Amino acid sequence: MAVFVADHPLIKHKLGLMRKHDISTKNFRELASEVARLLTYEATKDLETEKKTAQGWAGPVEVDVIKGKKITVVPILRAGLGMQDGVLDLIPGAKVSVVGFYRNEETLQPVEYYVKLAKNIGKRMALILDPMLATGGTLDATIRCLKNAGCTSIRGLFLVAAPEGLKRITEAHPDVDIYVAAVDERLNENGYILPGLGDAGDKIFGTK
Ligand SMILES: O=P(O)(O)OC[C@H]1O[C@H](OP(=O)(O)OP(=O)(O)O)[C@H](O)[C@@H]1O
Ligand SMILES: O=c1cc[nH]c(=O)[nH]1
Ligand SMILES: [Mg+2]
Repeated sequence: MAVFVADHPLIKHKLGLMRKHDISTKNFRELASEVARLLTYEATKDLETEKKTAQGWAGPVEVDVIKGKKITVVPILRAGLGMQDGVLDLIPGAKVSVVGFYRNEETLQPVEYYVKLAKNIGKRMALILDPMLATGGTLDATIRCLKNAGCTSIRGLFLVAAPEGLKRITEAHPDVDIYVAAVDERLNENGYILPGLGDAGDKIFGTK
């Protein structure tokens, strides 16, 4: 498994803005989408291309087209929806597979409440979207759900990860690649990432 930690100044700057305690819902939502767009650029850098001939304005011209597996984005409800628009800006033809989990506040275990996957998901590369990778329980459950459906090519895009969650996923799913804007210090006693962003779902949806 490869863990890619973004080093781009735009990503760092935008994530810094997201950490401010008094950020508005509007700004948080916009920045989540912008950082997701930039992470998508990084996460698709190694996609294979092939040469095709197109009819250009001055006759036949050789062009590059993306080859290989088609993509499905997999936003984890709710907070992952805040990254979806940014990703689809760059991959507008991607199918969307929705996976719904919430984390039980006492046990921190993920509870599944909705799954609707793209047709032929086994033939697609899955790009999981979630702003937060904390204990890794939600991501582990999502990866298992995708693998059970036949998916063999899985990548995940996150805004902030905790070292604890990254370790868990690295060990359980060495075949999954992770792209993250920042790896923070640790989890607190309630399973929140420090310094982190707070509750990303509440900030994107304005529910607190
Ligand atoms: O790594 P974990 O410890 O499993 O925690 C991470 C999960 O917690 C948050 O979702 P939450 O349960 O708050 O649901 P929400 O998106 O509806 O707010 C977050 O968006 C992740 O899905
Ligand atoms: O820090 C955290 C951990 C889980 N979910 C969040 O939204 N934030
Ligand atoms: Mg939440």
